[in-house]
Amino acid sequence: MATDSWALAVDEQEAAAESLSNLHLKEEKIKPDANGAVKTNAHTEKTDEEEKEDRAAQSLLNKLIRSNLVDNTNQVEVLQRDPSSPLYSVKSFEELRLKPQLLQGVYAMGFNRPSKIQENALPLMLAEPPQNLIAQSQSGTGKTAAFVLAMLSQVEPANKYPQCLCLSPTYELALQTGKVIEQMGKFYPELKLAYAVRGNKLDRGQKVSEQIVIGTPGTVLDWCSKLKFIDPKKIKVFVLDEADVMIATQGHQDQSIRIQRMLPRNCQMLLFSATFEDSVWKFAQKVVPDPNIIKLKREEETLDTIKQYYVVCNNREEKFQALCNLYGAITIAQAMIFCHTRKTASWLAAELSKEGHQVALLSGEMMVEQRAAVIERFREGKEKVLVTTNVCARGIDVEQVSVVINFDLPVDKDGNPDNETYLHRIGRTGRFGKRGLAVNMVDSKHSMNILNRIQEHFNKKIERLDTDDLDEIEKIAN
Ligand SMILES: Nc1ncnc2c1ncn2[C@@H]1O[C@H](COP(=O)(O)OP(=O)(O)OP(=O)(O)O)[C@@H](O)[C@H]1O
Repeated sequence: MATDSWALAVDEQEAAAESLSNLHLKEEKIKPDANGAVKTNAHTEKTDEEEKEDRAAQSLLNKLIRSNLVDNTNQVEVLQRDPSSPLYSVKSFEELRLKPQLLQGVYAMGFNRPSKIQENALPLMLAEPPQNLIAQSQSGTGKTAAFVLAMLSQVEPANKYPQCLCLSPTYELALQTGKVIEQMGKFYPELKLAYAVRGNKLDRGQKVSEQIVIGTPGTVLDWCSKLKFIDPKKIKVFVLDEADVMIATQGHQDQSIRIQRMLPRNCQMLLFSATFEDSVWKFAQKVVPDPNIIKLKREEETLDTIKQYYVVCNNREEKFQALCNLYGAITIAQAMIFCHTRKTASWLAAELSKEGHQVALLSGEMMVEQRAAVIERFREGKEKVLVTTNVCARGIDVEQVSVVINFDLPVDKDGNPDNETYLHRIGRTGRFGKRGLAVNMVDSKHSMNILNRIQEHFNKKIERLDTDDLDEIEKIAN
């Protein structure tokens, strides 16, 4: 991107970041407590709605940038409701004895064999009688495809009323799932899909004739109760997708439970989530009686193959200079640089751009589609540096990154070190046995304290690096 357009982007972004930085200034006046912790709730405390939007946007972003399964070698844990029945997993779609049109749909999508989570979830979901299921596995592991197959297997296209009901946290996520249903069900010409989302109006007294309804909890609840567009007693499969995103809003949780209460006892209940914190688990148990449970363990991220350093600077200009020195001394294929605020991120991106670097900026106020396009370009190598804030970059996999720079160290909402995020950021380098490099910029006593606590947490020494010493930098690259 040319410098001019950067300047423009920076202007826009500074304006957007203003409120954030004002709060940030306030926060700087707060003194660390005895443990060195600083309370920074002021700028990070979010309303339910904002939190939901973040999580929903993240989830959508992941869907948009993904064209195939996330690579993983994780273990699957299965807890069966009836432990005496044999544990059954499938290695091929044929073994599931799917209806031919459905098998055709699966192959037309380019799926050759079930993913890890599908191997275990599909036999349970397609069993006779159908089983209830709570399934957790990280995003991109094939959950959506799994429950879409379950819905399509149960539906009777000849019956012109809703038989499968799927709840999504947002309109955009509902559309994404709808697309999968349409693709997978494309060899069922008589199969129709309705979207129960705000703005989709039906006439009073009308009945939905589509066999599958996908929507957001509020509208689905209205359609089932107040407006009576759907007869909930005829639903055979109920899916609650993205439960972790869903519960970020109190309203959605209650609405989902109220919908579930209207369904027949023998309706199959399925719940999916990428994470499984306590709140999700409690909610899952309320919505899915007698569940089978499947969990895909997260891949253990490790810091063993990553060389970690820190550089001491006095301010952001010095941090920038240190970064330039690094670039001057070693060849960096692709780097991700993390900043605490949007304002710093856009400033840094502009500075790097002036130095002639091809820079991409991922920023919070971008539309999800724009963010997906930025990530795609970076993946294709069109830009070599990606500057981002944490909110934007969580959960994004870019495999070819060789260097990660923490322009600002990750802290949680209370100002304590965010070890999980640290591991996650750094874990982007050094994948698949490659050696990665991570450089942390430290510019105050407080950030040194954060760094020390990160070292203690991982019981791993982070070496100091003098970026004015070219020989030293060259050594770390070897
Ligand atoms: N068996 C399979 N073989 C090949 N590709 C698959 C298979 N199952 C799913 N996919 C593809 O992998 C990608 C991720 O699948 P899917 O969207 O179902 O994952 P997910 O776990 O639901 O993710 P999220 O949590 O983001 O919703 C999609 O592009 C999907 O088309």
